[in-house]
Amino acid sequence: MKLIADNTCQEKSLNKGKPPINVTSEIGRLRTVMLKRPGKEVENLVPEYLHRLLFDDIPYLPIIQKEHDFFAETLRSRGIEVLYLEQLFVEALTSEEIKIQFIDEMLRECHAHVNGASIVLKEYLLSFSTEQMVDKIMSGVLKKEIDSEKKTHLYEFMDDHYPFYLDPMPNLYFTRDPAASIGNGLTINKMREPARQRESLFMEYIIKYHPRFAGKDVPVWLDRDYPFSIEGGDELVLSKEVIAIGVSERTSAKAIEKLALNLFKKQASFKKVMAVEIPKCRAFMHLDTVFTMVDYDKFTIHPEILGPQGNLNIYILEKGVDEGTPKISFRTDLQEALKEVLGLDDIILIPCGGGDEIAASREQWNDGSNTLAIAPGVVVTYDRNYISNELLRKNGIEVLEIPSSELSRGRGGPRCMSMPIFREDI
Ligand SMILES: NC(=[NH2+])NCCC[C@H](N)C(=O)O
Repeated sequence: MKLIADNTCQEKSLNKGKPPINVTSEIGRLRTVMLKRPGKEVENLVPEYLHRLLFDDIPYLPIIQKEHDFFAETLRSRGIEVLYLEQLFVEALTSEEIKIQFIDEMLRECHAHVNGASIVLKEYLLSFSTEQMVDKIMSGVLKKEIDSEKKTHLYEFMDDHYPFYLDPMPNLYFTRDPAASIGNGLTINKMREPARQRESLFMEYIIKYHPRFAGKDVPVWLDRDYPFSIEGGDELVLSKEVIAIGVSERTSAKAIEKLALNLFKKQASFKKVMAVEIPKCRAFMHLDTVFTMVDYDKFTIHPEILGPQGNLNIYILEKGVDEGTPKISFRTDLQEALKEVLGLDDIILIPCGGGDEIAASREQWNDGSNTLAIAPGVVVTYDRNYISNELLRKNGIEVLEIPSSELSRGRGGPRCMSMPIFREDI
């Protein structure tokens, strides 16, 4: 595994005394972010399984890595500390016991025991260094990797029938989704799609065992055992009091309500959760594929999420009379609802593709609305979405473009590829 980070992910002395996680907005100056460099998992994508693994095409590994390194360098050049999921995770496996516990748990989630392969696989994984073992689990284990004398079950001999013991995890570079920082805590998510469900296990271990987070009382507002799905692409922290969450193909109303109740109960600063219903389709899989915050009062939006009258279903959840029931009120005008919850006189919605039917649809497909704000009014976007980028600039936004021909094939943009760990408060 090639890691770009120059040192370990121990906290810099700069952060000493501060909580390890702090995200009270979408736009506060970004100080620390977590990425995952695309690795061999991307090369284990084959046409037969693309759909199930949530890809539309196969990225070319050397180029996707180059583009991703450019992304990381862009962030570093603005003084942002870049952590890598894969490195944090290796560092979290601080003892042999934790490593074995992780392998057992991972194999259980892969259903390896169903076919009697868990013993062989455990032995195989333990034969590697921790770093290589993590790399293997992320990139997938092929049946042909295991000695044929060790194979005892019919399916194990059927390499052609299905090539993997453990599926690759090509979506790992979308670090935004398996977990989401909210205030000084986070949600560790129950993900909707089977292809991604194992991803949040890495974050669980990082929070529990990495010296940067372990023993620091980091609140987990909702964990991956909760039975209903939620994904970070739907979780937007608008201010220290308001969160917007997409009710989407991936995020359920039940998980949103549970998260809201937990936040209200645990005295977090959050007072309102705005549930925004978006069409349930692949192109709009998360709220952040159609709506992101770029400045105090400016947002990108894909016009197609609005109904004929520019309307949308928005439910505002607040603390109710008892702990188990929120107070819910209904709105239909996004602009008005945003003004109300953010206490602003005006809100500017910047349409993807300038609102042109073809450009909007094309650029949204390549994540034209999916911006990563690194400070108020400063965003990172894909270069290919030139119409949307131009419009952002016309609206006074500083746009840092990154190359995107391979990164975009996974259907996620700069926001999806980054998990903010620490932002300055605004
Ligand atoms: N936050 C996001 N919009 N993430 C995009 C994730 C894309 C990924 N291929 C998936 O389908 O899950």
